[in-house]
Amino acid sequence: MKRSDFPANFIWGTATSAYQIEGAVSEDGRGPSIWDTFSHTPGKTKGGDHGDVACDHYHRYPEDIALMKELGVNAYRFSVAWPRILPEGRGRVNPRGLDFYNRLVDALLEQGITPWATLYHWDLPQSLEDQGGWPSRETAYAFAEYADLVTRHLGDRVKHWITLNEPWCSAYLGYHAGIHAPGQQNFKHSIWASHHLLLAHGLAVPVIRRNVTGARVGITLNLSPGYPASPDPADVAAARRFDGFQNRWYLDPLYGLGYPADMLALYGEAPSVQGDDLITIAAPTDFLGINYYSRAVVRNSDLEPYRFQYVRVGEEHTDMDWEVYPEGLYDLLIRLGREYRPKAIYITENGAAYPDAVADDGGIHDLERVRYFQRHLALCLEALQHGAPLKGYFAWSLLDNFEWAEGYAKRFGLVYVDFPSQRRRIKASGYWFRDFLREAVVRP
Ligand SMILES: N=[N+]=NCCCCNC(=O)[C@@H]1[C@H]2[C@H](O)[C@@H](O)[C@H](O)[C@@H](CO)[C@@H]12
Repeated sequence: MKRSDFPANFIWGTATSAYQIEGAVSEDGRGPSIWDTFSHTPGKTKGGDHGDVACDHYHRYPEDIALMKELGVNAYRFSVAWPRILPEGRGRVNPRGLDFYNRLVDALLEQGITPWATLYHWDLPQSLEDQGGWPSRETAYAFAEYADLVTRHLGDRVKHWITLNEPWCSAYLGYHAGIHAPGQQNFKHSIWASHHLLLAHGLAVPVIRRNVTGARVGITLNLSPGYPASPDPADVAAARRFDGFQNRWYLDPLYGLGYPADMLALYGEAPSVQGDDLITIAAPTDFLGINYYSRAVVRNSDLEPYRFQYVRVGEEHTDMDWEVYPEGLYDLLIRLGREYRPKAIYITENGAAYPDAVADDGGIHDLERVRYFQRHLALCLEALQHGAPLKGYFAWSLLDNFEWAEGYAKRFGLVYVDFPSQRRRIKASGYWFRDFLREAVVRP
């Protein structure tokens, strides 16, 4: 599998997010986010890690853009930190926050790298959480105001916009499982949060189109194909419930089908739908972003409210203990193409954590990660050849960074970061990606 097997206009990028790499959390007027609060709450993150400094990208972005250039990517997916732009979430604008993203975007364009901006990658301004957070409908309106402000300032240069990153994580991990910020464990709040996140997306789409000539707008979902642990009908039904919980709860409303009836019945909890919400949520988009990491294998369970249980399978797992299963990406792409028919699909994140270390020769020989990328890209190509509308791929991540509740212990980067010194070192996987991308360019 070579780069030249893919269409010549295929997008090749790397991805990051603001809270995971920027640091400078109290600099130039940035306000606190729920992840500042959560990561500084004892016991919430491994080793009490937080994003106060992270990769110091706020100051080192020129060096990081030079790394992207060296890797040969033609696009870069980053997120805008809402609390840098609107420190209280709404109202007072922080011009120095906007200035940072102006500098970042200008520096990317100068290097011929297309900026892809995610408006929300989990760093909700704390003051909005204090007023109810995503379980409150007001937060959806605040997001639309934020989207309006950012796209009015960057929309002349940034044409690719992702409204939300993984609303499932924000709603389920943040408000029901409680392992992500804000750390609530309230099923009803997680259902309301999921609705207001989707509503926020739907309200923002027309705003972005109004502000950005030639905008390409989409949303990024973390989707996992669910497989039954056995042919037992109870396990098959459990896999269908998992699919509703993880995938269809978001895909169906986004593609005009409303919330899945089987899940509404299972949950017995209706989202706080009002008026034309479902029409708003189904605003036509230009692409679907998919973050793919692994599949799920499940069996039946009486455990309420989801009534499935994960089953650990497979021979190969990453440092996150996620099964390496590239076939799941193929199955997902083919299904999405057939069942939801998005205009375009971009893999907005795919990658793996491994316990990287600097070898005696100074290199980082992350050959497992090289294999991970090779196998997943091969199946991307196969899905594309079988009709999936796949138009691009962003590797997660450019840099080792703050891996949420796992802190800095889990490394996903193509580039190794020695956090005490902030020294960057391209890993074997980064060099592999660079050579893969160079193939089509230097081809005689
Ligand atoms: N099996 N299993 N999975 C449990 C839940 C997986 C969902 N987590 C993600 O998709 C996050 C996504 C995020 O955008 C990024 O900010 C994170 O750094 C990466 C790596 O973690 C991924």
